[in-house]
Amino acid sequence: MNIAIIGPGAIGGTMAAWLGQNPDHAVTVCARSPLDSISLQTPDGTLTATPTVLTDPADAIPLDWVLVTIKTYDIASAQTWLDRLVGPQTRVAVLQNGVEHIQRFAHLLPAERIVPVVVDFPASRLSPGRYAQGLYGSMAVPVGRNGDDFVALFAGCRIAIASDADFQSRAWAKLCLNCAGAVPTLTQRGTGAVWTPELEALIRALVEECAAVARAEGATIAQSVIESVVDAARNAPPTSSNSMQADRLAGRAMEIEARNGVIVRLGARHGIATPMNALMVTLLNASGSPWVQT
Ligand SMILES: NC(=O)C1=CN([C@@H]2O[C@H](COP(=O)(O)OP(=O)(O)OC[C@H]3O[C@@H](n4cnc5c(N)ncnc54)[C@H](OP(=O)(O)O)[C@@H]3O)[C@@H](O)[C@H]2O)C=CC1
Ligand SMILES: CC(C)(CO)C(=O)C(=O)O
Repeated sequence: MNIAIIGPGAIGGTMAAWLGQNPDHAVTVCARSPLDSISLQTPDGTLTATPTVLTDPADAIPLDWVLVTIKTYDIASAQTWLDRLVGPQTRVAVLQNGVEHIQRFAHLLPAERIVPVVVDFPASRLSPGRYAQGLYGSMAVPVGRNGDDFVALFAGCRIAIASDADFQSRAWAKLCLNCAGAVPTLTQRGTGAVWTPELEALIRALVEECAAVARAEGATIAQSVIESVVDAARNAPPTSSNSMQADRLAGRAMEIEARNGVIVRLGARHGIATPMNALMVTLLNASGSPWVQT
């Protein structure tokens, strides 16, 4: 398969490393800056890969698959890549957080070619081309031909990649985790060492608001999902991080709308109050780079 990855960040680099292990794949990384090679620290050792690297969309041609691994606030800048990479047969997998993978790209591509992907493992970019994947974790796609074909790309990969018959619930369950990530993004430290009943109440309220909106949207969220997010926050070590925390630390834009704003927006549509997520949106917008509100 000919596969392009737009965005060689934490997730894009991780994907390039894993897909690069399959000699049947030709992997192209679409980047803003040149890269020599890819090196990924996994829980069991280091993977290396030498994909083709393009920095000019004019050099791209239509391929079988495009994996979009840019942040949600950068989607507009990916259009020039998509214009060149997407032909009549191309499928576009969106590896992003949130619950609006298809809606975000619907103005650029036919919906039936967009494959939403829930990514459930922590990864970080150590330096350009150098990445670390903390856990093998999992990825989920909707059932159907697109999902099956996406799963097949990763034959032999240690990440548990599978289609999920209730993808909507899977994506909302992930958002339950991500909405709570607003707290360490603001405090810039893992919550475990500073755990208090008040902090637990705040994190629980964020997740319960998300779960209520999820259920109104038609997703199934068990109480155990809420408890596992609260438990993870209670036990989070001081050095734990998340991708929005990394953005704030680096002075980049943040996925505020995709991770907390969406809960407020969809909650309003259902008449569900979401004051804690609204508070996070306000504080994150006030704390981040002043030129971006995403
Ligand atoms: N990191 C994680 O552990 C997880 C992240 N996610 C989600 O995955 C998505 C990606 O996150 P993550 O990998 O952490 O993000 P990163 O910020 O690490 O990487 C984003 C990459 O996109 C590149 N980029 C942006 N615009 C363009 C463009 N127009 N052309 C080419 N490259 C571009 C950036 O370029 P440059 O190098 O120039 O900055 C950067 O390399 C997000 O939605 C995130 O929420 C989901 C699960 C876990
Ligand atoms: C690491 C993980 C899985 C949970 O916070 C994540 O989704 C992120 O960092 O964006």
